[in-house]
Amino acid sequence: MSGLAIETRGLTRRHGRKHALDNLDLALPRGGIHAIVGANGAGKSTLFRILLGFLSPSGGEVFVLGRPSAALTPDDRRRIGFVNEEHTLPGWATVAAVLAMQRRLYADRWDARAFDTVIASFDLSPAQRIGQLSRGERAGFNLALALGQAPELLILDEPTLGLDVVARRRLLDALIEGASAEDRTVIYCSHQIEEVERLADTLVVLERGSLRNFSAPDDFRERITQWVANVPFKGPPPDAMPGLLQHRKIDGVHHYMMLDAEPGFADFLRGHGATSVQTMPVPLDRAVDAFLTRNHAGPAA
Ligand SMILES: Nc1ncnc2c1ncn2[C@@H]1O[C@H](COP(=O)(O)OP(=O)(O)OP(=O)(O)O)[C@@H](O)[C@H]1O
Repeated sequence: MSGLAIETRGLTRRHGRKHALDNLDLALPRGGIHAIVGANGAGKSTLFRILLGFLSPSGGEVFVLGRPSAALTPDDRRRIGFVNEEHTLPGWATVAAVLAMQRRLYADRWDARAFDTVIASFDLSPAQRIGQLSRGERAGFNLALALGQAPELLILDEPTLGLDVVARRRLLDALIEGASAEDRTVIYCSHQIEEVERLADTLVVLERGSLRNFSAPDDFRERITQWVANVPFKGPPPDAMPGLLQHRKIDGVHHYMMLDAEPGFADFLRGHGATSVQTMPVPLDRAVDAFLTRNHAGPAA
């Protein structure tokens, strides 16, 4: 059995001239929580849709739980849970009917405790129709159903969008518990970096369909440092500073956000006239922000 939950080799998906995924090589081990982050349009949902066999690649190979994604059997699919931000349950069906159907489908593995833990945060009545639920209630119900299925692989596309703080915290607790107790693999994409920081064992950063980081979140955070320097005038030219992510001048003081700063960077700044140089770590959300800002689409300068 492959030790990988997911493997892609040279995975490419084009839409016209646009590359949603561009020659992506990704290997996610079994077990643990893997977070995928990236700007809007980076290719996260496209990746998930290909993993689940909803979309075919333009090129490359994809393996899910050791099997090519296009050849997943019905039995393989029962081991995979998926929740997306659209929460696509039939609006006309009642909560009770959907729950009964899910319990029947997964009778051999139904985890009532996981379902009850998540659903307890929401005040749903069995007779309510899905279409009458609030956005957050629908999100919670979907997640509870997916966890009840006790999947070996759980793929979540922005699962906590619309949840209040308490429901969100309870859901994250349930995910962490499921991933450690059940030896489950969770692959999760979110723009909520504080969530990623709490949950993830691995931080995958996608940029324009390509892999830009694969490491523990802390290792990524440590690659990015902030430097505050008193440098007269303009300071060193940006093209002399490889790894420069952001530069701001505040009250005459230069603030540089650097990726993989060279060990001699402080001396480099002093060599350009800096009278004082301070360096400091940055929290994960600022590190991700600085990293993604560099190549983010934006108005022409
Ligand atoms: N059917 C399609 N036709 C044309 N372009 C598409 C189609 N589907 C996706 N794309 C493009 O592919 C790129 C990747 O889209 P995708 O939905 O995977 O991004 P994402 O990382 O999930 O973004 P977000 O964070 O906004 O949800 C985007 O530039 C999008 O415009």
